[in-house]
Amino acid sequence: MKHFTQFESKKLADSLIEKALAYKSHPRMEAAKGLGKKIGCIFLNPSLRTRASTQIAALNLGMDPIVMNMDKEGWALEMKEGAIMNKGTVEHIKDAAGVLGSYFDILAIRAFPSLTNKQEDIEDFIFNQFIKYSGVPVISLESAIRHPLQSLADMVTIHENVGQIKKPKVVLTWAPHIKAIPHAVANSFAEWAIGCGHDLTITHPEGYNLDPMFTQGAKIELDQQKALEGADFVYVKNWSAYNDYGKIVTTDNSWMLTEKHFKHAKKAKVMHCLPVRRNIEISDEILDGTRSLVQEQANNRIYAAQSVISHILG
Ligand SMILES: NCCC[C@H](NC(=O)CCC(=O)O)C(=O)O
Ligand SMILES: NC(=O)OP(=O)(O)O
Repeated sequence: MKHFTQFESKKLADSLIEKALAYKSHPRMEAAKGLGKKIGCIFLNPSLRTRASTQIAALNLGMDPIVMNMDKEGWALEMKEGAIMNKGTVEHIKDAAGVLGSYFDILAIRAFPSLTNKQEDIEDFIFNQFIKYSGVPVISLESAIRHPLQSLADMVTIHENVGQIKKPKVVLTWAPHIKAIPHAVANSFAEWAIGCGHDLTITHPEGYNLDPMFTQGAKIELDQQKALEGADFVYVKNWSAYNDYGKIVTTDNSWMLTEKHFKHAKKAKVMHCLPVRRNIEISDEILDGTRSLVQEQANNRIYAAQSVISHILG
């Protein structure tokens, strides 16, 4: 693994999960591994968890993290090859990424989708420009189509909570939202849950199917109540339409997860990557109750990132 951008294999996922759990028990057990090395965390979009947990992970390994909020503090980047730069953009991605590559041993990038240019988003164009021009290992901090550090933390969280269940029933359910939201978290969760061998059901209202590239191997059930029957883990997430790209095609508030939804899944645990819109996506009673794993997931982000950085350090 040179870059960390997506699920690669069950073998690699298992070893990353195992290492994450080891770091969780002993966060400073390899406190000198990254001494003298620098990781640049480049944000083109807001973040709380990814921003903090990735820095803590690097510090636990002795690395120096430097965070740049390029969307707010950097020069406006030009992405188009051959552009005549006589408008708002100041610096070409190939110049900026080349410089960053010369400053850092590892780059970590957050670049959300436009949700308007489908082709560019599904090619993960901006994220891949950093890979192309920086020349150093790149870690995804959430790209247009994937959020692998989140998914790794989610797999760690399932591993810790699965108990004796051999093949847990995992349900990824769409939830309402007030605005158009990316597909990255849902795509990645599906990719990792299937890759790790879980029994995945995806449920969403008509019109919200995800890119089939990520859902092959999952059951698709448009009746949310049926999908939730017998669930061990319920992962809640909003996403905008993929076919009618980036649009909100319906807002059915009955999809908000409440205690009523668990009649036939009494023991199910609830997951969400955060930030969550309370009482829009999930009710307070669920988030503040014993089903919720959201704080554990967020905590595991540190050790997922530490495991990945450590793997790239070699
Ligand atoms: N990194 C975790 C999720 C980031 C993003 N959420 C958001 O944009 C929420 C925005 C809001 O609630 O206004 C998403 O779902 O992909
Ligand atoms: N879950 C997650 O990635 O959170 P942030 O967007 O706050 O980093």
